Amino acid sequence: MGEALIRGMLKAELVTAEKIMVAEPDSSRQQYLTSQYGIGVTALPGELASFAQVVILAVKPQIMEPVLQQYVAHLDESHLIISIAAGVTIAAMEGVLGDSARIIRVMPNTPALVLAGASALSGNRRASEEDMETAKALFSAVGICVEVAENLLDAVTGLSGSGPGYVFTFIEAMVDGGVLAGLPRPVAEQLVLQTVYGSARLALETGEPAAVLKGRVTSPGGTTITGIQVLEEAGLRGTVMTAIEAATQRSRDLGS
Ligand SMILES: NC(=O)C1=CN([C@@H]2O[C@H](COP(=O)(O)OP(=O)(O)OC[C@H]3O[C@@H](n4cnc5c(N)ncnc54)[C@H](OP(=O)(O)O)[C@@H]3O)[C@@H](O)[C@H]2O)C=CC1
Ligand SMILES: O=C(O)[C@@H]1CCC=N1
Repeated sequence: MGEALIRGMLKAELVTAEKIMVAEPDSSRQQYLTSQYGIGVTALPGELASFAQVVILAVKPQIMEPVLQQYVAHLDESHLIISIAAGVTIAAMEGVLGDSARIIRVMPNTPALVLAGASALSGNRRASEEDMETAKALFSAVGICVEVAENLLDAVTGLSGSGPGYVFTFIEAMVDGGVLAGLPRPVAEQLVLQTVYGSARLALETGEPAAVLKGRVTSPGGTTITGIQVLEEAGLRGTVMTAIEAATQRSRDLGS
């Protein structure tokens, strides 16, 4: 996800490559990042902290605490700390960095890579209005960005953070359905991707509720309502809701 943000921010021309430095312990990954993006790389927390005004933490939640311990001696109130880690609370980060740290949590998603991300953020009391605007500008450059209370970030993670995973699973299933109905897989893939993209655009650009837009597809006694009946009888809605609640709970568990 960290690399998606780098690519998105460069694509959005929000920052130039020389303004970005990545902390990457692996030398082969360092070479890749430098050659691919022309950005700075280092394995040294002190070098990164001296370079950066905004530090984006994008390691897995399971290792966030030891990674923060590597940086605690090098970070101070001059740094804005932004974490995209699922479940890792501001209090947990303040526990390592101290309660004078300026901390903002952001939950983005991978469509940030193509400047179509959905992010939500929440800051601690030390994060100034300017800090919040900085974080909003960073993540608005790669999609939409909304502010929520921190206790809602687990729900954001379960919904839109993980959401692309649900959508890609549905896309896979639709493509297989097209193949089952006799379409060549490449044709089915092309049709499904455009249908999902087009449907999302139709909803976004008309602002009409999904139920209304669905109503325009379901001809009486037609094919669509026949297919939807199968989905409803299989409990699609309840299953999707349960999946999002389970992912939300996993986010809470990662932070506990
Ligand atoms: N994937 C997604 O869709 C989203 C992920 N996130 C969050 O983003 C974070 C990263 O997730 P994801 O990208 O999936 O995980 P990845 O494992 O793909 O990325 C994490 C990266 O951090 C590197 N890393 C490990 N230790 C250090 C260190 N000490 N210093 C610098 N880099 C280090 C890892 O290197 P190595 O591989 O060598 O260990 C790896 O490249 C997580 O906190 C996740 O919750 C948030 C929103 C969406
Ligand atoms: O699956 C995960 O834990 C990460 C956080 C949200 C999306 N991917």
